[in-house]
Amino acid sequence: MPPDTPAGADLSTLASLRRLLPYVRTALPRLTAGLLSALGASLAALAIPRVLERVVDGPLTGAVGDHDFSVLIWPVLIVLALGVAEAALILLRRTLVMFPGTRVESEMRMAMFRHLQDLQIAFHDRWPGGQLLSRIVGDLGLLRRWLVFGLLQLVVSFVTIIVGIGILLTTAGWLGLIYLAGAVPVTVIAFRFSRRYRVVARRSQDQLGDLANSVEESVHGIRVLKAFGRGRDALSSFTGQAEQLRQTEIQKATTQSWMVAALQLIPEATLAISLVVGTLLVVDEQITIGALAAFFATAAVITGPVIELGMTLSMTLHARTAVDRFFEVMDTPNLVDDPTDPLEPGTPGPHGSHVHLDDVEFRYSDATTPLLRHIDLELPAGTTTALVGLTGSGKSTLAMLVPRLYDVTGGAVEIDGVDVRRLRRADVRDAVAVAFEDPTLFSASVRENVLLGVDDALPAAEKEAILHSSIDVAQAHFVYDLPEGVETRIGEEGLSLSGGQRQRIALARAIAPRPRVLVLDDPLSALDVATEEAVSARLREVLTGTTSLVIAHRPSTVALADRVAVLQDGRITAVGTHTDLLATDPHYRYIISTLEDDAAEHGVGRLAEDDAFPECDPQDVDDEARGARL
Ligand SMILES: Nc1ncnc2c1ncn2[C@@H]1O[C@H](COP(=O)(O)OP(=O)(O)OP(=O)(O)O)[C@@H](O)[C@H]1O
Repeated sequence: MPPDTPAGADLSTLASLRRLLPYVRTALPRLTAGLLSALGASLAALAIPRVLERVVDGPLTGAVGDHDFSVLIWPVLIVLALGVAEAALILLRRTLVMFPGTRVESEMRMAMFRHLQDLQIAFHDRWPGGQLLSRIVGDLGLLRRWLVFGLLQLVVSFVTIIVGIGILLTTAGWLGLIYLAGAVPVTVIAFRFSRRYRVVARRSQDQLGDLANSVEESVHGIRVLKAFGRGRDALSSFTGQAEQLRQTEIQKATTQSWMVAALQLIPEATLAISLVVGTLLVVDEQITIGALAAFFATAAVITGPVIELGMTLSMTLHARTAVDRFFEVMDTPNLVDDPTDPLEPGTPGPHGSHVHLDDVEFRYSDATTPLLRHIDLELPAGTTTALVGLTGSGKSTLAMLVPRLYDVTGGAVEIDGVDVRRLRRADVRDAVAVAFEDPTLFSASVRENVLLGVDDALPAAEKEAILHSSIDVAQAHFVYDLPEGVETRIGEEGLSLSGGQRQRIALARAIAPRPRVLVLDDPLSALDVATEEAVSARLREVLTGTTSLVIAHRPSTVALADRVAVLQDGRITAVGTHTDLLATDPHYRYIISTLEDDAAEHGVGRLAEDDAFPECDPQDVDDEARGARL
């Protein structure tokens, strides 16, 4: 189920659907023209019984007596013309509404995708992918069908019924009243149906989203499921969800069939009563035979829309649910937005950008206590700082505060003296690049993946040079051996590549824009020692002038840094060189020993004794240690 309460739950169906107006506005002229065509077709259909009445009461009676059927030519031609007009108007309606419907759907889809891209990570933490997928694909498709068919059909049905009943009342008096009396139970049933149906429709759309989520999760985690032989469990949980959805669909169909049955039965029952009363009225000469024939012909025209009312009403309620589900996402405010009065980025010093975490506090929205408290951390310009801490201590969270993937809940993160919340997001993006341990690569060529953060406007030759030098630094030369070299499309999330290969492409992507600040969240964890050493050596060369924060899970990753910051119990408890901290900080010694045990267990990344850092006073880091030895 989606994590938030439905935004439109308190609105009436009309008020809910009215929220579509901004998206539908450009399509309104064609939709209105389509509606007018549909109304024209419906009025043409209603006019035919009027001609019939005149024919029966006038020329037909005379023609039968005189055996002169020529008088029928005109009425026949008129009926024919009305029939042709009705067919032409229906065709015109379809042509008119086809294109605006698809345009509205695609504009809404783009708006939602843009908003999803814009929304803070905290939103994506809470919302399952399948729910978003079902909204952006299923719900919007449903809305398009309603706009081009359901909405017009609903209006046309109402108008046809109202005009038709008006005609019945004027042509057949009492008979019209009998037909009108049938409208009372129809209205009551429709009202009760809509209340019940809306709840079930909402449930079914949400369950469909959950089902999409299960498919997404199990396809995404297919290797784990297969490796652990858990396919059956996944299947049984999926079957449970599918069964739940089936039950809801049955409930929906049952509710709908009762409604359709009632809508079918009531008008036909009133017609049966009307036949008896109508015959008596003709015998009594209160109405003519022509009026009785016209009554039944008109009632036949109205009965279609009355029966269809059930379908169009349920379609409308589905559309309303789709609108609510669309706006639940669109109404979610972007909490990591551009400031209203942005500041210009600060000026980097001669050695690069200086980052300062000033008394930072961070609490996840669903947590009761802050994960990080009173974090004071300087990342001197051009230096590399390794962040170490026990698992779950909040290293990744802290790293995500620098590129503003999350906003601090207290204190500030400053780049060159400016709070990142006062900068435009584009400026933060230009300044900071990130590589994660679990790299996401997109279904695109290696080139496109690596150049993702590089300014498109750069000359092609410059982009080419950046591409190859980034591949070189990240030791991702294997891409040249792929079937089409850097043009090779790598599969969804780079599944066709090994973990280490994906990490190297992600690292190349992070360094390609030559960011002033680089955040590396254990980006070399899947590499073997030799490759890690080669990558580290090349990184040392290019990282001069870049201020880096590296989260280290392996002792060898610590080797990348000028200095180390220790995160313990939500605070930075020590900052210094590896050697200093080993000598002075028991918690650091403990962390390193656990990392080394881990590394020994996996046979990778152990920090050799002589790999220890040179003596280095943290105060001197800015001047001395920058790029000196990593
Ligand atoms: N989106 C989230 N919402 C709520 N809590 C979260 C969220 N992400 C992480 N946490 C919690 O915050 C804590 C710190 O997580 P984080 O990933 O920052 O730790 P870490 O030090 O990087 O861990 P590791 O070394 O295992 O990668 C964990 O207890 C985790 O459960």
